[in-house]
Amino acid sequence: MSKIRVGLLFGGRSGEHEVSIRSAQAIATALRSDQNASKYELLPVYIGKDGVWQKGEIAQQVLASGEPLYLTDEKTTSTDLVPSPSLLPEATNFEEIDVWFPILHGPNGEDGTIQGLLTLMQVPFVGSGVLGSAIGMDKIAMKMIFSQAGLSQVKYKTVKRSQIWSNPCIFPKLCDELEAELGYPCFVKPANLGSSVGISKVRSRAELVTALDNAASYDRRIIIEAGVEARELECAVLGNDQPQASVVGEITYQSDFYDYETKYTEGKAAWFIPAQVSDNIANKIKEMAVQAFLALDAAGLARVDFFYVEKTGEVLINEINTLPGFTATSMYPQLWASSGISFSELVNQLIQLALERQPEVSPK
Ligand SMILES: Nc1ncnc2c1ncn2[C@@H]1O[C@H](COP(=O)(O)OP(=O)(O)OP(=O)(O)O)[C@@H](O)[C@H]1O
Ligand SMILES: C[C@@H](N)C(=O)O
Ligand SMILES: [Mg+2]
Ligand SMILES: [Mg+2]
Repeated sequence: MSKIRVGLLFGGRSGEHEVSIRSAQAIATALRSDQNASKYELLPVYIGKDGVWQKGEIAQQVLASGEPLYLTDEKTTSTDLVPSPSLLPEATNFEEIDVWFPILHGPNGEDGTIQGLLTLMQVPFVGSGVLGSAIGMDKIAMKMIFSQAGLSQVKYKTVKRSQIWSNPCIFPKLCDELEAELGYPCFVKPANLGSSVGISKVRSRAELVTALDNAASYDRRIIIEAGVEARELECAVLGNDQPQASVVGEITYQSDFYDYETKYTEGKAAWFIPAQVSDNIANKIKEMAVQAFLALDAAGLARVDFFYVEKTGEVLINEINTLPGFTATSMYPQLWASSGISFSELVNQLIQLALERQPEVSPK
């Protein structure tokens, strides 16, 4: 029997490019190990920070080294679009791949763009489709859907880049409103990013001004949330129309918040799986995680992040990540390992879920 050819798509035009390379390395190892090696053939495809797709030796080299490849001018790493008719040149022959495994984090990959391309190409792929990916990526749209689904969350306000950059008269008024409605500390976030890139915890007007300017450099949509003092709990979801929730895990750290450095520097954060919470809280989180997944019409996988305010007993949903970090030590695979599914079996199940999934809309 011939092997299933898996196109592992990684890198991407995103502030989470480096994280994607690390996730792809772990998935590549899983595809080459255990029973997966006899079932799947790995075809890595790397998307550089310039947006150009590379397969073959170049993609293998990035996977092996773990280092991004700079083929063109570094200024193309900015979020400005660089029109190019040849982003997918001879690099990708879609017919040579049976199923795609996009492990791109952040914009231009986790946000429905790649999912739209693959849908148009009529090829199966791991993870959510256009709708779930786009809503899951945009924290403003996500919160509106969560609210509609009756899921409790922190108070928030939204702002556009243009309100910050091109309207100096309105800006102080905007800050007054944010302070009055959300208070300090609050969190300023680009709406479409992950790994805490562009996020600031702010405690004063001066910090608020700097944080808004910083977030606006990443995204034209910005969200500002009231800060909560809470335990951070996460739950993994796996499946298509009947998704299952994993055990719940907890993250602890010494830093001010769970920022990029804390996330990706060994020893800076500690995880407890399963989290030491009552069955009641764990069950509530599992239920809310599945509800969030279904509300977005997510598919395949997602990790849902929560705040547990112990003194009031409140559970607040923070966000859903439709392509969560996937290194061997990432929370998503670890939650499943503790729930009885090994890393390599998890990769196998995700590919099978992609192959089983029906096309979103069928022509009559
Ligand atoms: N409203 C809030 N109150 C308290 N802490 C917060 C709040 N929002 C964010 N944080 C802190 O910032 C971290 C990152 O926030 P969030 O999960 O929204 O960002 P992200 O970039 O999408 O992260 P991920 O890597 O999980 O995709 C949280 O884990 C938490 O430590
Ligand atoms: C990759 C990062 N956005 C995560 O959710 O783990
Ligand atoms: Mg996120
Ligand atoms: Mg998060």
